[in-house]
Amino acid sequence: MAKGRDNWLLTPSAMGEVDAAAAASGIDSFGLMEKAGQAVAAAVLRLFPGGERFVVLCGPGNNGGDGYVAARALRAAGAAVAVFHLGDPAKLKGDAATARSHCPIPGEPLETWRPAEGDVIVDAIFGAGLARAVPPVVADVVRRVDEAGLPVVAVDLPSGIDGRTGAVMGAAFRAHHTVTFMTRKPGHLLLPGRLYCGTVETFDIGIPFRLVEAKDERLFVNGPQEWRTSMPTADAAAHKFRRGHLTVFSGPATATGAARLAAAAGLRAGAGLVTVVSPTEAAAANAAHLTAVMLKAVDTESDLADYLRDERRATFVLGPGFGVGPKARAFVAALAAACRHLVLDADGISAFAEDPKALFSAFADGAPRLVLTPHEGEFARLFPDLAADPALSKVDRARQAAARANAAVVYKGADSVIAAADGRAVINENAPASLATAGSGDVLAGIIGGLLAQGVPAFEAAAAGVWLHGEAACRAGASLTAETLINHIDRWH
Ligand SMILES: NC(=O)C1=CN([C@@H]2O[C@H](COP(=O)(O)OP(=O)(O)OC[C@H]3O[C@@H](n4cnc5c(N)ncnc54)[C@H](O)[C@@H]3O)[C@@H](O)[C@H]2O)[C@@H](O)CC1
Ligand SMILES: Nc1ncnc2c1ncn2[C@@H]1O[C@H](COP(=O)(O)OP(=O)(O)O)[C@@H](O)[C@H]1O
Ligand SMILES: [K+]
Repeated sequence: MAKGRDNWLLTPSAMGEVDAAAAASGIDSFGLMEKAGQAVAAAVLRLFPGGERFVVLCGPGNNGGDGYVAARALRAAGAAVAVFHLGDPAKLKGDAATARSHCPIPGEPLETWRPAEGDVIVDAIFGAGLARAVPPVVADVVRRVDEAGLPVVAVDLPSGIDGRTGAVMGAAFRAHHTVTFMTRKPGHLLLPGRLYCGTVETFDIGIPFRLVEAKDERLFVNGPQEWRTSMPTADAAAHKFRRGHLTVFSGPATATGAARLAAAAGLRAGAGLVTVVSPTEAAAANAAHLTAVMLKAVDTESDLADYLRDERRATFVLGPGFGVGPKARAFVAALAAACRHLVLDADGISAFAEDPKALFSAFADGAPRLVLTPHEGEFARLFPDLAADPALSKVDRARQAAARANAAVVYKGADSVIAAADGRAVINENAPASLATAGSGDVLAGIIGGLLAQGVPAFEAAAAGVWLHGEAACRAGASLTAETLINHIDRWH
């Protein structure tokens, strides 16, 4: 993967190891804390120049240390500053103890803080080291800050947000702005954490980036740098057959629209030819609405076997509107046996709820040819144990699912995670909430199918598809429907 900095993600424990490696390499760790705290103070002054009192809440670890540095810097800038601490500050150790000793403002116990109009809260209670639910005194302060509607600037993470999973540990501040250091953490992007961070600023405190790169967790923010080199290149002489053939299975006569949405999206995404394969009884309904997309009647497994004789028909989407039942399972088995590439979505996923292993074993061999696109409910049908394990983050779940299925998994939502069978993963952040509309998932399945048809490998097609889907939604505007979304899909080149 290309190594940009804005797209880099590290879990809090990996970031802790980077901090330790920086110190071990001779870098002055208090100097890093000084830069972190100064960056927080600068952000606070920039965002709240008219703040009447800056209330710095300091915790028992290095996050609190950053808070003491910020409090000193804010005082030095002439602002009114108050410090409140969790626990006994005399027990602070290391850099945090040094930071407190340099801070000219005597702190008071956290439980004594009362909101005052004009307060701006600097939350330096817990960051990367949050290990369990916040204590009741912190939950109480969170509630009072919420009730008073006071603005919060969070240091590294809003206290209470787990930086690995994005989970709320008991209670968490709802920050207006978060200043984090070196890289973002998964909890800044995963829900619900993302909703608690406000705007996120990533400040370089001067740890050499090679130390960050040495901790490569194969987790990035989704963007072109992760898949650009795998995408089709512009080729004016491209013949339509060289741009690949995508086939989308239609459901019965009462459920044909979803397949047409996917087919139209696959064409926009660049597939050279797209065919909707339809039961005979639904062919008239499909024919009435298709022009550039071709139509073919396929009813039985034997019809499908005939259809598969043409090796150029290499890529398929099955699921949107298809119906849950033995036909879905039999068709998927036939596609797997014929070594085809498949995006399995919606009903195609649900059809395997009783026997997910049958799906996984059908695609177990070779380079991944399967892309699964479950939303939360569908994910739980195929991977009930992963969905139920509270220790797993959405990234962990998607990764383990991808390995189990030998597939690229798009675990959908506002924080879609795309994972590869080999452990790579990206978290998507460009999708607007307007995508929560009927049929947008069908469009996504079609885009991914269109990319697979052009020879893009499963993980890259899945990640690029999710990103192109998000970009199209941004262009389509707030009142998008699945139909208008399709018209805003841009081919990659
Ligand atoms: N070189 C470094 O190590 C740097 C670290 N930085 C800061 O250091 C932070 C990480 O520091 P720490 O590892 O000390 O972690 P934190 O300061 O986030 O918290 C750790 C402390 O909180 C306690 N704790 C955790 N969960 C608790 C809970 N639910 N209830 C009560 N106590 C709880 C722990 O026992 C520990 O004492 C980062 O978030 C960042 O703000 C920055 O100063 C930049 C440089
Ligand atoms: N609030 C949201 N913000 C951003 N993207 C969203 C949101 N809700 C849903 N999406 C995206 O919209 C698509 C919806 O797909 P899906 O749940 O299968 O719906 P449908 O079956 O109606 O097409 C997915 O790509 C999902 O990631
Ligand atoms: K914090």
